[in-house]
Amino acid sequence: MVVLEKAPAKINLSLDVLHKRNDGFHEVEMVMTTVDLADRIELTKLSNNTIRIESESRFVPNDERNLAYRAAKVMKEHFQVKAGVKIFIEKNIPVAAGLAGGSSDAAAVLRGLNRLWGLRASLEELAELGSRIGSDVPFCVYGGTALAKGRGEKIQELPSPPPCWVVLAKPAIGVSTEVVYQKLNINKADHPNTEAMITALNEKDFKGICSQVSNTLEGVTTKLHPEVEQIKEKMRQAGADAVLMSGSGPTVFALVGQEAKLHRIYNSLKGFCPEVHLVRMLGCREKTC
Ligand SMILES: C[C@@](CO)(OP(=O)(O)O)[C@H](O)COP(=O)(O)OP(=O)(O)OC[C@H]1O[C@@H](n2ccc(N)nc2=O)[C@H](O)[C@@H]1O
Ligand SMILES: Nc1ncnc2c1ncn2[C@@H]1O[C@H](COP(=O)(O)OP(=O)(O)O)[C@@H](O)[C@H]1O
Repeated sequence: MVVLEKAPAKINLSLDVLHKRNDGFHEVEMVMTTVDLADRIELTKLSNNTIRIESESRFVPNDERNLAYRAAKVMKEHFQVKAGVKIFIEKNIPVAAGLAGGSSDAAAVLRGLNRLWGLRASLEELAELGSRIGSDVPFCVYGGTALAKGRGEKIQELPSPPPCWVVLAKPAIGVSTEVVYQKLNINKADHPNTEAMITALNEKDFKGICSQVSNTLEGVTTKLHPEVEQIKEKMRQAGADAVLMSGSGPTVFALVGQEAKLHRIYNSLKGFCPEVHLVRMLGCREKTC
């Protein structure tokens, strides 16, 4: 038996870091949404008691360091499953990019194994298991558009943004999320108005959303990698309605309301960035739109 799951990338429309906690993590408030750039996960039942990872991508580990492996291990242990699984990952989301590719793969494995092994766990249970793997996994279990609080694991569903285009551009550098959080000086950083972003989403106000995009981590990554600001400037000059770094970066996204502007923005970046993707927001959770 084979189960297929899509694992979409996320962008952070806003990302606020409130304070550092005693457990070393940071308290955050993030408005997140999924886009239609996705990895594809194929799960095949194995009769022996093993978890096997396969991928054609050279950037993805094929052992217990893979977040998809860790998701399968958590499921096996929690539900005391004796069977094994082969996990094939078709990698389309850039790695270490601020797009939660690994977290989304892990979330897809949680959803997929729930089906493959007939476990009937709720999304809430899967999100709780996901929080043991990484802070972004619970959001990825649900997908759609949400406010994420705590260290990222407390999820409240939000209305989907009005349809628009998203241009994703990733420079040829990788960023460590841990290092970016470590280097952040919360008192000197920019902070978004999360309430105003939520109001704009509730009112389906595209201009309002564009005026509220903001990311507390952006200044840290930009200082380490000035390419981030150069990409933002190119996007602005080409007519993007809003530009922001996603997560800890280094991927920058542009929100674009009119299709006519899209190709100009895409072309202005193609020679500069090795990875540029033209995508749409997915907006709402699967099966609720
Ligand atoms: C910044 C964000 C924004 O969505 O995403 P990415 O840029 O990774 O996509 C997330 O907060 C990242 O989530 P995730 O990548 O799952 O982080 P984790 O594996 O849980 O943690 C990696 C490291 O980041 C730091 N960390 C993470 C989350 C958080 N709320 N506070 C932290 O301080 C910790 O040092 C931790 O050891
Ligand atoms: N399935 C996976 N896909 C991508 N990266 C993975 C995966 N499993 C583990 N990793 C590791 O996790 C790190 C962060 O990857 P990723 O989730 O793509 O970044 P980000 O959270 O910044 O979007 C990488 O260094 C990579 O080696």
